[in-house]
Amino acid sequence: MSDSSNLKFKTKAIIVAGGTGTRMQTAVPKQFLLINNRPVLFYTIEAFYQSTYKPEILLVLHADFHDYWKSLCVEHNFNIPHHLIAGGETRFHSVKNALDTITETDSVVAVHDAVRPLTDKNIIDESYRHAAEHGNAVTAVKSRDSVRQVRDGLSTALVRDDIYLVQTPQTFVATQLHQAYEQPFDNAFTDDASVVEKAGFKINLTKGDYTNLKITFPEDMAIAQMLLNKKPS
Ligand SMILES: Nc1ccn([C@@H]2O[C@H](COP(=O)(O)OP(=O)(O)OP(=O)(O)O)[C@@H](O)[C@H]2O)c(=O)n1
Ligand SMILES: C[C@](O)(CO)[C@H](O)COP(=O)(O)O
Repeated sequence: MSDSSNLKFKTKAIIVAGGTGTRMQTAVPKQFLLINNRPVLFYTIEAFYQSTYKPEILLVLHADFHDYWKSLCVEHNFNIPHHLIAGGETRFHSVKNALDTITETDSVVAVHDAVRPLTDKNIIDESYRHAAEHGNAVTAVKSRDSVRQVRDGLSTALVRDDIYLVQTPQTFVATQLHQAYEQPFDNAFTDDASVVEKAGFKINLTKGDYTNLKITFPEDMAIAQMLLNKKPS
């Protein structure tokens, strides 16, 4: 593993924040909820800003929230440079909207959930490095629990050591991501890896972290707050 910050690629980060947070059930979408009086999105953008590879940041937000976001940035004096892009109907469409603005083929592009504010700098850096060398890098952790599959009412034990839980960032050379996102939308697309895999590319996993939490349900906010407060600044 190299420490060089010269990847021979331009680095981009697509931070997808175009969702409405139906499972969180809050008045404002979860990416705007406050932790220690700061929106979740600030922590996520800061994590990428701190990366060794200094990516250009593309923030995807539903068009109805652009003015709200700009007012939050002014109110909190949040000055990290980024481009605002309109969100789409699903996560797939939000990623595609951002990708359409990336014209440089010599780029390596990380896609990251806005609601994963705890991602460590080392995970982001390794994702860029690995993707630059091998074409893609998808962050994942091994399952810590036993796993069973249920089919037709019958549950069967799976081999736990074969099971990885997938996180973000998911990072790809731009040519792979562009080719993959030319495919029509499919409900089976749950992340970028599933889109790129369907386009015929082999997916590489890189090491994530159990603390790289995605805020999805109300109880996740308390866990995220506790983990953020424990994180060295
Ligand atoms: N049309 C969409 C849907 C989702 N996302 C983003 O994709 C990430 C992961 O999605 P999820 O956690 O499912 O967020 P929501 O779609 O907001 O939540 P829910 O499924 O509970 O409605 C989030 O950062 C979300 O904002 C997006 O950019 N555009
Ligand atoms: C992209 C993702 O976070 C990887 O684990 C996940 O697939 C998002 O799923 P969701 O159903 O949109 O929350």
